[in-house]
Amino acid sequence: MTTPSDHGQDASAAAGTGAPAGPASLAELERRAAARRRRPAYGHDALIACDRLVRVFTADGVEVQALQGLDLLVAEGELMALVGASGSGKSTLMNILAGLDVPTAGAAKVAGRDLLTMDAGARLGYRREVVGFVWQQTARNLLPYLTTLQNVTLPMQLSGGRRRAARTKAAERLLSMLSLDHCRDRRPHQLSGGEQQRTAIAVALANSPSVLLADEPTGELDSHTAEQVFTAFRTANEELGTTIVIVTHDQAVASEVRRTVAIRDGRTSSEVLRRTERDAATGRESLVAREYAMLDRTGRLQLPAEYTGSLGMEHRVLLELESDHIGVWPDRPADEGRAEEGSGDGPEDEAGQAPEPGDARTGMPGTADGADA
Ligand SMILES: Nc1ncnc2c1ncn2[C@@H]1O[C@H](COP(=O)(O)OP(=O)(O)OP(=O)(O)O)[C@@H](O)[C@H]1O
Repeated sequence: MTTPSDHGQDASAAAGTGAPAGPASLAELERRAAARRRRPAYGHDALIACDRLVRVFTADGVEVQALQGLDLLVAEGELMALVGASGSGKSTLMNILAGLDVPTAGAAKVAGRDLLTMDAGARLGYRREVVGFVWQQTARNLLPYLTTLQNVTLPMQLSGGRRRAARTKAAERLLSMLSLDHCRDRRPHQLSGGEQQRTAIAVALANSPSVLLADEPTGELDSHTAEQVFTAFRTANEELGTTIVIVTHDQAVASEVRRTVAIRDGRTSSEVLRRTERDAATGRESLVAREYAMLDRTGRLQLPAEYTGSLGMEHRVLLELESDHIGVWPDRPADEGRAEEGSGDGPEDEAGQAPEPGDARTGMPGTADGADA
C-alpha cells in the first residue's frame, strides 16, 4: 500500500505500469509508440463521439466557457438522457450535435461526420439527413399552417428523392407507428400538447436520421402526457433503431433510460447505468441503478459537491493508491490528521475502521438513482 507521502516519487509505479524508473531504451520507446499507434482512436466505434469539446462564448467582452473539455460517447442504437443544472452546458452541446453551432476546440463526430470541418453545404445535408431534433417549444417543431401529414412530408420533400405517393406512404407509416393516424389532417392548433410533440418526433424521423436529439421535449407537459411522448421515443428507438439523446429535467424520463449522463460546469461529471438483475435464489428480476463518476482522458475526475462539501475538501486532496481503489482524503496537516485518525499506515474513521468501498471518503460513488448534479 502506498501512503500519501509516497506520491510523486515514482510516477510509473504509481500509475501501476510496473516499469522500472530511469530513462527507457530506444527500443522500449519504439515499442510504446507502436503500441500507441495500434490503439484504436477514441470513440472509433461510437455513433456520437465528443472529445474534449470546448465552446467559449464572448458577450460584452466577457468570456463564458459553456463547454470545458466535454467527453461523451454514444453507441449506435442507444436511448440515453442528459441531465444537469441550468447553465451546465446541455443546450450548447445539443446545438453543436444538431449542427447549428460550431465548437471552439476539441473534436465532435456524429455518424462519421466531422462537426468542426463541415462546410455550409455539408452542414445543411447533415441537418436534413443525419440528425433530427425535437425542441421543447412546439412552435419551433411544427409549421402552424400545415397539417400533421404535410408537416411530416415537408422534410422529405426538401431533401428530394422520393415521389409524392412514396412520401405520403412513408409519413403515414410514421404516424401509425406513433399512434397519430387520427391527427393526419389536423393543424397543430387542433392537436393536444402531447400530440404536437409526437408529431414533432414524426417530423424529426421523416428522413430516417441516424440520431434523434431532443431538448426538454416533455418540459411543457403534464406527467401522463410526458409518459406518452417518452413512449413515442422508445418506439422510434426500438422499431427503427434510431439513436436517441434526450436532454431532460424530468426525473421520470431520466430514470426510464438505461444510461443517464450528468453534465456539470461544461463537462460530463457522472453517469447512472441501469440494468436488470435476476436474483439467483428467487429468480425475481429488479432494475439496479449504479452511479459512476466520470474519469476523463487526462485523468480528471469531478467529485460530487455533496461529498467534497461534507468533508470540507477544497483546492487539493490527498490520494492513496490501494490494490483495488484509490482513496481521496481531505488535505489536513499531517499531525492533525494522524492525531485524529490514530496510528496505522492509512486513514481510519473514528472507530479505527478502514473505510469501505461506497464510503464517501473513498471517492467511490455508491448506488444511487438520479444524477442531476
Ligand atoms: N450565445 C451565448 N452567448 C453567451 N453565453 C452563452 C450563450 N449560450 C449559452 N451561454 C452560456 O453558456 C452556459 C451554458 O449555457 P447552456 O444554455 O448550454 O446551459 P443549459 O445547461 O442548457 O441550461 P438550461 O437548462 O437553463 O437550458 C451558460 O453560462 C450560458 O449563460
